[in-house]
Amino acid sequence: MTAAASALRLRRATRTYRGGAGLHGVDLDVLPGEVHAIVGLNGAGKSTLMKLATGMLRAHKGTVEVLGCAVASARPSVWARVGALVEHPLVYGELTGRANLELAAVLRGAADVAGTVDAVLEELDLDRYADVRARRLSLGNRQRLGLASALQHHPALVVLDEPTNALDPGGVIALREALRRRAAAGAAVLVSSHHLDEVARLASRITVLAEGRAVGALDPAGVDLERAFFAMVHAATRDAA
Ligand SMILES: Nc1ncnc2c1ncn2[C@@H]1O[C@H](COP(=O)(O)OP(=O)(O)OP(=O)(O)O)[C@@H](O)[C@H]1O
Repeated sequence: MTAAASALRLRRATRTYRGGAGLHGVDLDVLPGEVHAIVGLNGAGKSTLMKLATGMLRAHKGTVEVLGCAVASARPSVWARVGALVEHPLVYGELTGRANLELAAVLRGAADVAGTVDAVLEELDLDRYADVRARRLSLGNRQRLGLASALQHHPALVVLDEPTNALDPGGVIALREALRRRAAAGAAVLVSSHHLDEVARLASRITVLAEGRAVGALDPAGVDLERAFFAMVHAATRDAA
């Protein structure tokens, strides 16, 4: 695998917090056309990895490259080709869902703002709420809005931290289909999740994180993923003790 092939590339990426927790020496690639899922228990380091991938945090050691550029020096034109939802959706509460999406589309230089927004509203089944102010939306619909903003410009790299958390089953299906379409069109998709079943349906590659380290891979088509997951996590925790 060449470096240029990865839309997201981490090498020995390390970010530690006071007390020593964080992410320790993680190597990771996300290739165009794949959905790569990160799974791990609470506190395993998933969000820290997502923040490194989106420039919200800087690595203390190692490297993080997005679309071939070091994260620290990536220009706005690079970030315009990334779509991310990490932590809270960046949504203006006083604006309607549609206005929020129009703003995001303009910032990313969309040629057809109205068409872009209409398409994603339909894709994520948000049409009914398009003209409601964002602060009045339910938690799940606000999350759909954040996802719509992350996906509407068909980014080359998608980074979503626990994207199904607040979604109802319809939202989970709509998101899964949207991500499959993006990957089929050549996007590189990174998602984190606690839900092994959901990840198995969506991902082409699954990396297990435990205590800030990448400790192995699960086969999305494998049987009894839960057992394999816990075996991997327990072995890593025992080895570290
Ligand atoms: N700002 C911080 N200061 C100190 N420690 C932190 C900070 N942020 C995260 N940590 C610690 O770093 C470790 C990894 O946290 P992180 O949020 O990346 O895990 P996670 O896998 O996303 O967890 P969850 O599934 O609960 O969201 C945890 O032990 C956490 O307590």
